[in-house]
Formats: sequence, structure tokens, C-alpha cells
Amino acid sequence: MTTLNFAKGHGTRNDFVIVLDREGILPVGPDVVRFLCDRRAGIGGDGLLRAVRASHMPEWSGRPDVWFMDYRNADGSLAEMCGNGLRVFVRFLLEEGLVDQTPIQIATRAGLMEAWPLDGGLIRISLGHAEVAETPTWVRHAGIEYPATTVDVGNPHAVVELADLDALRALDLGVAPIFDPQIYPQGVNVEFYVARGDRDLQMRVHERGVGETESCGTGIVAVAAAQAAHAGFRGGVDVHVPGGDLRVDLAEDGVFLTGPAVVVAHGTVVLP
Ligand SMILES: N[C@@H](CCC[C@H](N)C(=O)O)C(=O)O
Repeated sequence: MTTLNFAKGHGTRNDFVIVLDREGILPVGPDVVRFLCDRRAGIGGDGLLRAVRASHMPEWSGRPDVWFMDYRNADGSLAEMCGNGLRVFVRFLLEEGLVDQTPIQIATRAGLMEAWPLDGGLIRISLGHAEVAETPTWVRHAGIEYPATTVDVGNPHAVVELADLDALRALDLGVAPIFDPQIYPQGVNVEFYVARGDRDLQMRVHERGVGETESCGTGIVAVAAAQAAHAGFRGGVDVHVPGGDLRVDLAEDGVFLTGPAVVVAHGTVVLP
């Protein structure tokens, strides 16, 4: 019988199974990830966060003395970055006494990120630079073709602006949006948003490798960056998602995301 110790956490209800694997030796291939993230047969989560010492990740060539966030989607696929996951990952490391200095540096497939624990259960993270593409693309959903903006936040996003909140509420994101596979050969996260004000956005998301989730940190940064590029500003943007409220800062030196992160359970699971 193979057992695994796990924790469970979420950031604005984007939820994750977390495993500590200092030496990168645990058997967490795609089948095990799908099992752990299964809400009926497993623990349940939108993704898995595996904490590995960076020196044990062959794909990492940066600082060896930090933790690497190995993120997997619920369908077992790899993703480069996860904004809510990064805050939950940091919360887990803090609670386990595995990090102390601030800013906390975390290695990811999208590079070295930093995190600052704040009062009120919040964590601020850096997410590098959000690159807004100039060439427009499209997204089709429920028979409608929408103009979309591509934003790279380490992982790929297609951002669609809708006219009003009724249109946002009416979307059936149980159905996956269709996108241009030439633009997104590795798939894409699709965000729909409404600007309640220039710096006050409401968003829903269909995540690559997961489906509709209640929040997506990189998606939140993507809609803020797309809105800022269209309206021509920098600075703070509030983004509301079904799972809660987050703050994006679009600064000269990169993008930052602030929001809550909690660990809610610890346990042991028997692997099939
Ligand atoms: N929920 C995440 C994003 C997770 C990865 C994404 N599904 C992808 O495949 O790129 C977030 O909070 O950013």
C-alpha cells in the first residue's frame, strides 16, 4: 500500500492538493495527479502543488537553494505558472516552517518569483511581466465569435471583454470555449470580463486542463493587463471573481498580485 501525506488549500476558492517532496522522488505522474484532484474518488482540487527543492528539478538552472513549485492541472498536464497556487504554496511553506526570509523566493517554470506575506491573511506575489500581444485573435463560445487579446503571464491567456454583467453571468462555461490552435498550440486559459470601471473588473474563467474555476490568479493579471493596455494606464486594478476579490498592481518593474491564501486540511491518502 502506497500512502502520501498531503495538505489542501485554496486561494479565492481556486483549490489545490499540496504535497511536500523535498527530493523530488514521489510518484506523482499524470494518473496520480488526476486521482488526487478527483472530487469524488480522490481528495479534490483544481490542481496539484508539489514542493521540491529546486536542486532536484532537472529543468531548473537557477538558484538551487529555493523551493520549486511544480504545478499540475487537475487533468494531469503541466502548466508554467499558477498565481493562486503560488500564494497557497507560500502559505504552506510558511506554516510548515520551511521558509523565513522575506521576500520569499520561489522557483517556477516561468522563472523565479517573490512573495511577501501581509496582514489579514493576504500574500502579495510577483509574476514577472504580463505581455499583451498586439495582434488580435478570437474565441468562439455558444455560437458567438468574440474578439480576444492574447496575454502571456508565463502561461497563455485569451482575454475577451463583454459589454455587461448579464452577458458574463449568462455564459455556460461548462462548455469549453474554442480558440485558434495555431495561436495556442499548447491550449489556453480563456477569461471573460466586464469593466465595471477602468480599474474595477469582474471576471470568469475557463482554465486549460481544468474547466471553469472560481478564480485564476494569472487570468486575473491577464485581464488587468489587457484592460490597462486598451485604456492606457498603469497602477492598481481590482478584479472580482466568483471566488473572491484580488488586487493587481501593474508596475514598471513587473506585475504583482495580492490575495488570500489558506491551508484548510492535512491528511494521508492511499494511492490506488
Ligand atoms: N489557477 C491558476 C492557473 C493554473 C494553470 C492554468 N490552468 C494553465 O494551464 O495555464 C492561477 O491561479 O493562475
